[in-house]
Amino acid sequence: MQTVTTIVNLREAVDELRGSGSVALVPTMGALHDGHLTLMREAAKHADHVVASIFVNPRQFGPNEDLDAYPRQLAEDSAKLEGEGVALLWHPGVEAMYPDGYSTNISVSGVSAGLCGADRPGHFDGVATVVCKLFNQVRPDMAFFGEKDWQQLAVIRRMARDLDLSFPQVDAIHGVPTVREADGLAMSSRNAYLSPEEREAAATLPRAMKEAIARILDGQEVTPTLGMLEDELLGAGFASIDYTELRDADSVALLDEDNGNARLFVAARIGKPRLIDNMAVA
Ligand SMILES: Nc1ncnc2c1ncn2[C@@H]1O[C@H](COP(=O)(O)OP(=O)(O)OP(=O)(O)O)[C@@H](O)[C@H]1O
Ligand SMILES: CC(C)(CO)[C@@H](O)C(=O)[O-]
Ligand code: BAL
Repeated sequence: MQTVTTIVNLREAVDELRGSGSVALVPTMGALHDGHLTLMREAAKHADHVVASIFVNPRQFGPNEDLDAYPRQLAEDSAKLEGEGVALLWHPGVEAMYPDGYSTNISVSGVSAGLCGADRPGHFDGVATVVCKLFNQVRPDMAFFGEKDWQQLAVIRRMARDLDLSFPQVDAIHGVPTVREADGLAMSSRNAYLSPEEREAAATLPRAMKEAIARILDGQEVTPTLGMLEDELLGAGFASIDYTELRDADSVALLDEDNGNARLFVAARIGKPRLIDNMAVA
């Protein structure tokens, strides 16, 4: 695997790959786990060459968030990517991504409102901006993102449509189902912040979400069911709930009852991290 840190070297390396087949991009912020590696494997099923990026993007972190503490472990990550047969790692520094005088922002309205957009003002502007740059830098044939960050995926798809970002196929932005630990907790780099007790309690999140979904499918009213879900999380040791909401899976618009295409979205804090999860109401 080749690692490049400048745009010039990236262009050269990608052009060479493109000469012998299709290219898939898998953007990440590093601290790679099996969720990320599943994205690499899915990408390899669809494309001849996989390009991964690792960039801890300052523009998507709020002023009181964990930008400085975010785990950075390039050597371990590189070994994992090598093991998956990734052809190229794009690992720019902040100055390569946002050189002096950088002034452009991409803001996607609608799907960015509510959920994580409400709790993390400016977060999705930062995500849309860096992903648009990554698309322009690598010019991949397709790209892969995790459904764990469902709203992020919706924002990226909206941006790609709105800005006519050219991909050879309309469905070139692939979503990959959430990869979970044995007890159901969605894998996330931030799970590393949990103490052993918090980690055990964190497994209540997917379990309680499944119970809430079963009640909704059983015909119970949504609002009291979500209230019970919140009580269960607080009872298990979660410190606070940012949201528990039912939304349309495609538009991410708020729903007050199951419409047949609903997803349950939850964000809650336990210990240092804020955990997110989402599941189909099906
Ligand atoms: N458990 C998972 N299953 C599937 N995809 C995932 C999972 N966790 C992360 N991803 C995807 O990997 C890509 C890179 O995510 P990122 O580097 O932010 O990892 P993360 O584990 O989500 O980290 P964080 O703790 O910051 O949320 C994103 O497309 C994200 O949706
Ligand atoms: C898509 C992404 C790599 C953009 O920085 C990030 O938001 C992430 O890791 O999900
Ligand atoms: N996985 C989404 C990146 C973030 O939380 O900033």
